[in-house]
Amino acid sequence: MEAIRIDISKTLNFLSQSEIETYQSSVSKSRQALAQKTGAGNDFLGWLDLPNQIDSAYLEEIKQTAHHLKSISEVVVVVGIGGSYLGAKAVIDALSHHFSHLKIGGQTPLVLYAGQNICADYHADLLEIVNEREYSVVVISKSGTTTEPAIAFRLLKQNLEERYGKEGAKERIVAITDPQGGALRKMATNEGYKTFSIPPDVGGRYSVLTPVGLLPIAIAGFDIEQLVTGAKDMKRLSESTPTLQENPVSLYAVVRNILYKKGKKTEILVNYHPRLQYFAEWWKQLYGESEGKDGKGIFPASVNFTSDLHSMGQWIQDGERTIFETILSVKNTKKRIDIPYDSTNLDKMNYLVGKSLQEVNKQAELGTLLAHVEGGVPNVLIEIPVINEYYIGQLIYFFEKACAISGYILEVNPFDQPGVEAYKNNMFALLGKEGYEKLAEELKAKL
Ligand SMILES: O=P(O)(O)OC[C@H]1O[C@](O)(CO)[C@@H](O)[C@@H]1O
Repeated sequence: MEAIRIDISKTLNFLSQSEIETYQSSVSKSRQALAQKTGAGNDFLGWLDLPNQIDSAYLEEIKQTAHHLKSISEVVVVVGIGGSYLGAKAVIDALSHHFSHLKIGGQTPLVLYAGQNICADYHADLLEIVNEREYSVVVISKSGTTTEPAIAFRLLKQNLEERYGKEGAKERIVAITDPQGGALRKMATNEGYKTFSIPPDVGGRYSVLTPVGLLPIAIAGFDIEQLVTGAKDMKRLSESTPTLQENPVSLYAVVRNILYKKGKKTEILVNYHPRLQYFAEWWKQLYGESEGKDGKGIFPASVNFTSDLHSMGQWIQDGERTIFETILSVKNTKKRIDIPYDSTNLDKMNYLVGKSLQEVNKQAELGTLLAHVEGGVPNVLIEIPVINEYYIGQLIYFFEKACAISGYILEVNPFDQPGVEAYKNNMFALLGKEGYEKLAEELKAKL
């Protein structure tokens, strides 16, 4: 099997190979701190060994549960926010038929999401849709007290119980949560739900290779064994290649840090395939929550090309020169479609006759790359041969490990997220939660 490929040649107008070399010792130290668990956040390194720890019996248990939910559901609602749903959605979207929700006899059950926002219309529409179908719920929350998913689960639990009775609802709810503590664990034990555990040493944004990601992905009908195999192979590659230049994981971590130091404060993850849109959303949480702290950190952004070339293209080509791009490039698509001949040729597209759409998309990618580099935007290329479970598994581990190394180079703790609490505290105070009275007064005065 091929490995994903990184090409940094289109950053070399902006940095030099010798600059990269100066990071050798910093990378070695970071890698050592991860392997020996001596760095910041070392109690959250469980994700490092996950690909090797997941055995076939565990995967089988996940598949059995997926099979059960599939057999009784047309829709499965995954309730969670942040790391509790982005990994699953990233992988499911990347692998699914683009119009699976409309495909006759297509993929069932359909996986929908709740609790990733607090929008009344979204949740009312969701309840309307699930009430027209047989459905189940997978509720994912490490803490069990995150406001958004807790509210959504409350709504769905009550709805399931009204519809199927308490016993029937129990058969349709799976909880993925902390092995011992937390509100959701307590509720699951009280109610007798089937549960899976999130290892305590794996944070939300690093949890896609736990049941948090694996169960929804299996429910959607994808091969979780291949996903884990891809991650395992990337783990091996990242550990067995000590040379910075030959280790794609270390190289990516270093190049983005050098660019950041040179004033490239925003990294834009670029894709040319709509199914990768949510992969970028997963990547944004991973890098944003891991590095954006202590007044530091690259701002992770994303664009979907060629669509966004007609909206964001102008800014990227000509705007403030504080950005670099990382292209998530795909060598081959699964399906081929060719440009047809048209006798009128009014649109002047006959010069493309016989070319495949992927060929046209590829040339758009290359043309854009050259134009953007020319315009002062360094480009890193990360290429996978094709979008499938195996390569998505490689990409997941690639980005996770690179994020950890990159965070250590930046001298932040890549495994905590203290800043997320600020909005929660204000929200609790404004909503009148007990214990937040003083803060509520202060906030109201400000408002
Ligand atoms: O699983 P929980 O506890 O509901 O948390 C959800 C998300 O909130 C965070 O704790 C903060 O955004 C993430 O790390 C996590 O993915």
